[in-house]
Amino acid sequence: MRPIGALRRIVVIGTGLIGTSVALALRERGVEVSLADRDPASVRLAAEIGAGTPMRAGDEPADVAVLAVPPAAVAATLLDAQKRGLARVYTDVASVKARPLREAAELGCDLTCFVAGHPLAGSERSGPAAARADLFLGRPWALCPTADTDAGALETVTALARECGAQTVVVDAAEHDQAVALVSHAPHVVAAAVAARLEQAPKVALGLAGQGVRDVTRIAAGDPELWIGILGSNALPVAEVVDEVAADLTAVAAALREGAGPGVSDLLERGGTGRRRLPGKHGGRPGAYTVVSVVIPDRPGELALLFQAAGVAGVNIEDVTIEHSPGRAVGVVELSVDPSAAQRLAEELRARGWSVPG
Ligand SMILES: NC(=O)C1=CN([C@@H]2O[C@H](COP(=O)(O)OP(=O)(O)OC[C@H]3O[C@@H](n4cnc5c(N)ncnc54)[C@H](O)[C@@H]3O)[C@@H](O)[C@H]2O)C=CC1
Ligand SMILES: O=C(O)C(=O)Cc1ccc(O)cc1
Repeated sequence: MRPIGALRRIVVIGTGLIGTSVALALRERGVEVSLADRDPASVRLAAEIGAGTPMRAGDEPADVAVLAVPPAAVAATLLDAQKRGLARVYTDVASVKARPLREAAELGCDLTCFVAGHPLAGSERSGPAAARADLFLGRPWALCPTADTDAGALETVTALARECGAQTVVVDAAEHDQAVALVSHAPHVVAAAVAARLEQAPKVALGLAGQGVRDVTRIAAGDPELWIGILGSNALPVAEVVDEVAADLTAVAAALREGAGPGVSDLLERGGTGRRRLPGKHGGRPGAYTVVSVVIPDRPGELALLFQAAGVAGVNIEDVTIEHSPGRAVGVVELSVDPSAAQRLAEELRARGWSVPG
C-alpha cells in the first residue's frame, strides 16, 4: 500500500476522551476530522469544542479511521467501518491489544490495513469534555503490527501518532499486554483497593488526607465500566501482577506485627528502586528536575502570576503539583525545573513577594 505523505482527513469513531483528544490534536495540525459515535450528544459536543464535523454518509474514504471505543467494541467497529469503506487505513487506541486483534481475525476483518495502537496517555475522566489537544505530547504510543500488517499502513499510523506529538514504540501485542498489566492495569486495581479503604473511613481520617493518598488513588476515579472492560480483556497478565502485589502486602503485614524490621525496609527499598527506574518526562532521565516550592494564597489569578514570573525569569516549568492545606487559605505549589534554573526562579519569586522556603 502507498504510504501517504501527509494526513488530509481522518475519521474518529468514538468521540470520548481519547477520540476527541486525537481529533483536537490533528485539527491543530490542519487535518480535516470527521466524527462518529453511537451517542449523538457526544459527537455534537466534540464538534462544538472544535474537534471536527459529524461524519456524513457518502464521504470519500478518509486516510485513517481511528477507532476510539472500549476494547470489547474494537473488532465489531472495525468490521463495520471496513464494510462501509470509511478509510484506507484503520487503527485503534484500546488499552489491550491481543484480544481485540484475535477477535478481529475471527470476524474476518482485513488486518493488512489495520495497525493496533495504544497511546499511553489519558486521565481518570471520560467523554469529550475532558479531551485535550496536548494529551499525547511526549507520551509513548504503542503500535502492534502483525505479520499481516502492510508496511505502508504502519507508516501512516506512525505519522498520525507523531502528528499528535507522541513517540511511537513498536511492540508485539502479547508483550504489550504483559507490559501494561504491570505499569497501568494492576496499578489501577491497587489504586482502587487503597481507595476502597476510604469508603467507610471516619470523617477525621478524611480531614487528615494529604497529597499522598490523592496521588495513590487518583486513577481509581476512572469510569468503572471502561475499566471492567480493560481488566476483563487482559485478565491473566493483570491477575499475575496483582498476586505479586498481594504477596508483598501479606509479607509486610506479617513483618509489621513483628515490630517492622527487615521485612518492611526491604519492601520500601525495593519500592524506591522501582520508582527511580521510571523514565522522566519525554522518556528522559528520571528525577532530573529540581523542585522549587512556593507558598501561595488561595485566591483567583495567583497561579497565573506565578507562571508569568517564571516566564519573566526565562525558566521553563517542566511539571507542577499543588498541595492544598485543608481549612487554610494557602496552598503550596511545587514547580519542577531544570536544576540550573532553580536558584534564578527562587530569587525572582522572592523578589516578587512570594515565600519560597529553602
Ligand atoms: N481513559 C484513558 O485514559 C485511556 C483510554 N484508552 C482507551 O481508549 C478507548 C476509549 O476510552 P475513553 O476515550 O477513555 O472512553 P470514553 O468513555 O471517554 O469514550 C468512549 C466513547 O466510545 C463510544 N462508544 C462505545 N462503544 C461504541 C461503539 N460500539 N461504536 C461507537 N462508539 C462507541 C462511547 O459512546 C464513548 O463516547 C478505550 O479502548 C480505552 O481502553 C487509551 C488510553 C488512555
Ligand atoms: O490517568 C492516567 O495517568 C493514566 O495513566 C491513564 C491511562 C488509562 C488507560 C490507558 O490505557 C492509558 C493511560
